Amino acid sequence: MRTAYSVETVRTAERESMARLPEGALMQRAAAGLAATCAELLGQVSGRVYGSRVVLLVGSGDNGGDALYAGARLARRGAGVTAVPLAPERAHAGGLAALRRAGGRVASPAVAEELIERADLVVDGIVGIGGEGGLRPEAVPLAEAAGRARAAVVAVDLPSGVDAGTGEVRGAAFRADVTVTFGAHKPGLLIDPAREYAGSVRLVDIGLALPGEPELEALQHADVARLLPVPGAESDKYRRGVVGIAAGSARYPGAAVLAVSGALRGGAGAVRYVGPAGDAVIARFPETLVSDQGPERAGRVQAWVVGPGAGDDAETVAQVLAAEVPVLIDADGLRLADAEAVRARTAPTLMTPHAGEAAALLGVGRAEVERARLASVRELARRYGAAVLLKGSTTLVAGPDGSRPVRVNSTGTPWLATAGSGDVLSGLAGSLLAAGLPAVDAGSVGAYLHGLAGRFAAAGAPVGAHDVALAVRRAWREVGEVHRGA
Ligand SMILES: NC(=O)C1=CN([C@@H]2O[C@H](COP(=O)(O)OP(=O)(O)OC[C@H]3O[C@@H](n4cnc5c(N)ncnc54)[C@H](O)[C@@H]3O)[C@@H](O)[C@H]2O)[C@@H](O)CC1
Ligand SMILES: Nc1ncnc2c1ncn2[C@@H]1O[C@H](COP(=O)(O)OP(=O)(O)O)[C@@H](O)[C@H]1O
Ligand SMILES: [K+]
Repeated sequence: MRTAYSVETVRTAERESMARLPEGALMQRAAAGLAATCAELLGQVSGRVYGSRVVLLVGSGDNGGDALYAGARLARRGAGVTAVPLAPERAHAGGLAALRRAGGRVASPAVAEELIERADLVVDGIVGIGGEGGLRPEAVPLAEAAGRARAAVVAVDLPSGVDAGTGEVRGAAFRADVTVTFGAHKPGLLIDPAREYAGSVRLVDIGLALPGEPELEALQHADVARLLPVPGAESDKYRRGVVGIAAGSARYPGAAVLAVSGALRGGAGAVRYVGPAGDAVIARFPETLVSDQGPERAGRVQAWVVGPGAGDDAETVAQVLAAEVPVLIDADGLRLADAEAVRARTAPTLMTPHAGEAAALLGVGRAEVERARLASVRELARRYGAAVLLKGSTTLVAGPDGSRPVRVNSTGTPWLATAGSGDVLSGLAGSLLAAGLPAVDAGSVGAYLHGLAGRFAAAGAPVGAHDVALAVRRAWREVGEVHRGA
């Protein structure tokens, strides 16, 4: 499991470590890790460390201190290192002295853009977890210059300008090729839009003992493998779980077909379809049990999926919500579901909105949800007393009370932004619910497999939702393979 901890938790752990360790030890560990990554990148950009040109952009806190000590290490290996302190009188004094002793230079911000233009490597040590608000105006041209330059950009702990705790980016921020972060991932490094600014993220272990629960957790192959429902010798189709799909309408029969296609690959022993698109479903998937009598009279299921392509069929949604089995609500179902009926449910509920649907439920604009995904998913979960999976470039899954940790999925690809791929996900996650997974696990395992399937199906070219459904089996096998090898 990959985890991310809040800034407060990291600060607490830092204080505890500092009390035990000699002064400056943590910063030296951070600087050593940072310098190692810088040296590796310089090797890629200019072939060697010796003789390369490195610019350190240095803020007035410890983030700048890390950059200065790392710069000193690079200078000792023969790099030409120039530090640009943005507020020279407040820059980390020990770090500046170390850099000078190692042969590094210090330059005025007036020449920073010129230096950046000629550099092989730019180190962004302006702000880390102490940053408040966006980048200050004087740093904005430097972020722009670094963006234009041919130099590799390494961010120290976080790209300056992004919000460490939430992933929000207000205004300009540094765009890094690599972010070297210390002690723990910060939530902003795993959530868009900030995640995109961070490039690839490397975690340097500085020996922090992190107290309490993480803010975020991201399943990895081995975690998913442990959660996948696998039939045993005594299994039959009913014991494996039956998933009911109440989806599609005369206008949108395809949503029913796609939700069923996901459900057939999610581990349930049987898929029951209820709705007006039975002919289309049967034509494509003859193994489906089809009924047009409504959810109440459809026969037993262990979980329902309701909403994809449902149009205005509020009655079907109400019948599904009254069932005492886990329910996944997606798409039109989110709009049609009565909030009181959702809150009154005793069996697990999983809601799967995209940002637009989440915004409508919260009564805010879509941009507001995309800007603040973590707060939005928690707020929805609290309001509805349901697990919520917020889809998009970063998919987040919160438990019913919105408490910690929230799951974050990073297997996806922007190629998944294609009509109907959400229907495949709802069928897949609903099938996992029917197979017995708790709502948060069903959502996060479903998103994990769906994201991987999207990557396999796309492989660098456009895909349709149907291709994604076909690739779910490959994703499942690949995840299972790692587990067997482990
Ligand atoms: N947490 C830890 O355990 C460790 C932290 N270290 C480093 O220390 C950093 C935190 O250091 P600090 O607490 O000194 O804080 P920072 O260095 O992140 O930032 C604080 C300084 O930046 C200024 N500032 C705040 N917002 C700004 C903005 N928007 N634009 C420009 N300047 C701004 C403040 O006036 C203050 O001087 C971490 O990010 C990490 O790089 C490491 O040295 C190793 C250990
Ligand atoms: N930029 C993106 N990067 C990664 N995944 C994305 C991106 N945009 C959308 N997705 C994923 O694609 C799927 C789209 O679902 P949804 O918006 O419900 O589409 P539809 O309603 O057409 O089925 C979701 O799983 C979502 O997480
Ligand atoms: K930084």
